[in-house]
Amino acid sequence: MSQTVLRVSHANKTFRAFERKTTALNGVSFSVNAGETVALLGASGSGKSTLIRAICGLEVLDESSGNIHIGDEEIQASGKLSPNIRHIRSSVGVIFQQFNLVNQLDVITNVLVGLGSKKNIFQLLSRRFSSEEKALALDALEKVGMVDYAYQRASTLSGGQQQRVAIARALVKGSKLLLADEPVASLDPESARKVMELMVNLTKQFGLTLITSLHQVHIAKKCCDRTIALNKGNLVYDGKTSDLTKESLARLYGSQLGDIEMGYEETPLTTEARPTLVLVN
Ligand SMILES: Nc1ncnc2c1ncn2[C@@H]1O[C@H](COP(=O)(O)OP(=O)(O)OP(=O)(O)O)[C@@H](O)[C@H]1O
Repeated sequence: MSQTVLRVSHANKTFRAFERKTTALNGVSFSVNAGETVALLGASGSGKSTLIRAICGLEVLDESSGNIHIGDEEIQASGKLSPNIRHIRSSVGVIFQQFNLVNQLDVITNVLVGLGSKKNIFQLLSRRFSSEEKALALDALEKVGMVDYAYQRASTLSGGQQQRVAIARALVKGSKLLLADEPVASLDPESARKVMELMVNLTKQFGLTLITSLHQVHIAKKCCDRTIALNKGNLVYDGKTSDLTKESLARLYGSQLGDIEMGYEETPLTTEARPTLVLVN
């Protein structure tokens, strides 16, 4: 029987800003088994980032919510974070669009920061790492094809290279679950495809589980077996990515469907907040 890595049960999230109330998540429930590659799709504002942030405990859900578990450990329940959250979070690799690298530090130190939760702030700032830890980091960099850049400043790397370093950092943590929030949105189409393929290959090679929000439907189709789709905070599709039809995507993206360019895989993605969606069928 497959092992359940993530369980989200009745996730609700309402944001209140001034007079405005936004329902970002509305009764979202699903579970993910070990080894799955899951794309999180949905129009801009549908709740993808909120869900990823809630899973890693960066967003506290409403009191009316159920709970979120990673493995056997509870991340949050009924609007309260687990007191153990820092420890649990250390077992999850999180990759954001903006890579979260410290530009002034070299690549190897950025990877070693992945061991952060096991160190105090003084050890981190003074870069006190053992030779075993450095060997671990170099090994992870080797796996993502970045070992030659180990002592180069992160600021000198391209977007795709920075993303590889972010993956190495997740590997060095020994994460079993990788969460990625639009990890390739700011990359050109060729780099985006390569970085996603690398992420998925590493996921499969090391028996990890990947959940990634994506704006590029064709990349989801190539890289992720399963898709979970949100529409205005509601879960509206959970199934095989290959079963997504033009009609279901039209329902999913609603008025944003106009941003989907049918069949032009090479169309450059915009780096603006709302990237162009590229649908290849
Ligand atoms: N901190 C916040 N305060 C108020 N509203 C918020 C906040 N964060 C998100 N929202 C709102 O919640 C809804 C869901 O936002 P979220 O960022 O999760 O969507 P998304 O699907 O990730 O969008 P995108 O694809 O554009 O990144 C949006 O309407 C957004 O404006």
